[in-house]
Amino acid sequence: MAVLVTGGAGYIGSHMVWELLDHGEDVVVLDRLSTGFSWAVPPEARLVIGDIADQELMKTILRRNDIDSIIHFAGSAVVPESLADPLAYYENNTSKSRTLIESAVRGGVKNFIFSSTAAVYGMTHSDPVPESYRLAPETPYGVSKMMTELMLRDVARAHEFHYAALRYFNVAGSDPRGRTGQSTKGATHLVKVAVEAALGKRSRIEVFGTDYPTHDGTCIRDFIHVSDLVAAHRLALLHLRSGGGNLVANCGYGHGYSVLDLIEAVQRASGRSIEVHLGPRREGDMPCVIADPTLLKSTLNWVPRYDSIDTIAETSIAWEKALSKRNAIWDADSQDSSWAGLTGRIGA
Ligand SMILES: NC(=O)c1ccc[n+]([C@@H]2O[C@H](COP(=O)([O-])OP(=O)(O)OC[C@H]3O[C@@H](n4cnc5c(N)ncnc54)[C@H](O)[C@@H]3O)[C@@H](O)[C@H]2O)c1
Ligand SMILES: O=c1ccn([C@@H]2O[C@H](COP(=O)(O)OP(=O)(O)O[C@H]3O[C@H](CO)[C@H](O)[C@H](O)[C@H]3O)[C@@H](O)[C@H]2O)c(=O)[nH]1
Repeated sequence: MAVLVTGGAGYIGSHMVWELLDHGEDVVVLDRLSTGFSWAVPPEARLVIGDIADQELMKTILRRNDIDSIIHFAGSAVVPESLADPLAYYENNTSKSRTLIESAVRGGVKNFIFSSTAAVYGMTHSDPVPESYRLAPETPYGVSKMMTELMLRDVARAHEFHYAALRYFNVAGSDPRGRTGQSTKGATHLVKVAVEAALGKRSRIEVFGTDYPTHDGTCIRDFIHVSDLVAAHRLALLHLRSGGGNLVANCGYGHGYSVLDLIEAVQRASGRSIEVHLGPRREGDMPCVIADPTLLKSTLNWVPRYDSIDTIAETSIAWEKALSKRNAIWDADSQDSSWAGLTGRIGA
C-alpha cells in the first residue's frame, strides 16, 4: 500500500513525505515543481514530475503503484496573488483538484486528505473559530479551497470515498531534524520574510497595518509548526483507513501571536535585529485568526509537540541557514552534471 503525496516537493508536502517515511509508509510524490524542488523529496520516495490534472499520468501512477490514499497539497498558496489573478487560483486549486478527485474516484482510491485553509472562514468575529462557523471566504484563495471542500463532501456522498479536509491556520517552522524546510523563492509569508530579513537576505520587513484592534495594532495569527501539522495528517490517514469517517478539522494551536510578536521571536532566536518598516494594511487581511482545535484533538488524539513561537523561529532560522549553504554549493556545482543522478529515480 502506498500514499500519493501531491505537492510533495513543496514546503508542507516535503515535511509530510518525511513524516510518512519515518513511519514506514511507501510514498509516491506527484509535483510539477512550479514552486517546489526535486531535491526536497527524500530519495526513499518515488518522485513523478507532472501536473495533478494530467489524467493519463495519474492512471499510470495508480496502475504502477498500490495507492490507497492521496494527500493533496499541490496548489497555489499566496493570498495576495489570488486577488491579483483569481482565475489562476480557480484553475490550479479548484479545477485541477476536481480533475485529481475524478482520477482518484476512477482509480478506486479510497482515502483523500486535502490541504484546506482558515481562509474559508473569511472575517472571523469568533475567537477561536470552530469548524461549524459559517464559510464566507473573502479572497479567491479562500473561495478556491472552499469549493474543493464542497466537491469532496459531495463526492464522498456519492462514492466509496473518504476524505479529510484540514483547515490550516498559519503554517511555519521547519523540520527539527533539519531535513527540509521552507525553500520558496520570493516568499511572502510572514515567518519566512522575517527570517530572511534577520539573516540579511532582505534589507527589512514591512509590517502591513498597525491600526488593527489588537494589543499592538498588528494582525494576530495562530502559527502552527509544520511538524505538528503533518503529524495531524498522518493521524487523519490512519483515521480514514480504519473507517473513522470523513473529517473537516481546523489545524492550529488555539492561541495567536501578533506580527510584531513574531518579529521579536525571530530577533530573539537569531540574535540579530531586524529593520522594521510600519506600513499600511494589506488588502484581504483579517485582524485576528485563531483556530479552535478541539475537534482535531478529540478525533485524532493529536498532541502538539512544537507549540512555541520560539521553536518556530529557531527551526525556521536553522533551515534558512542550511538553505544558504545548500544554494552556495548548488551555485558552485550547477555547471557539472552531478545532479543528473536525481532524474534516475523520477518516473511514474
Ligand atoms: N503555507 C501555509 O501557511 C498554508 C496555509 C493553508 C493552506 N496551505 C495549503 O497547503 C498546500 C501546500 O502549501 P505550501 O506552503 O507547502 O506551498 P508550496 O508552494 O511550497 O507547495 C506546493 C507544491 O505544489 C506543487 N504544485 C502546485 N501546483 C501543482 C500542480 N497543478 N500539479 C502538480 N504540482 C503542483 C508546487 O510545485 C509545490 O511543490 C497548498 O495547497 C496551500 O494552499 C498552506
Ligand atoms: O511581509 C509581511 C508578510 C506578512 N505580514 C502580515 O503577517 C500576517 C500573516 O501573513 P501571511 O502572508 O504570512 O499569511 P496569511 O495570514 O495571509 O495567510 C496564511 O494563513 C491563512 C489562514 O489564516 C491561510 O491559511 C493562508 O493559506 C496562509 O497563507 C498578515 O497580517 C500579514 O499582513 C506582514 O506584515 N509583512
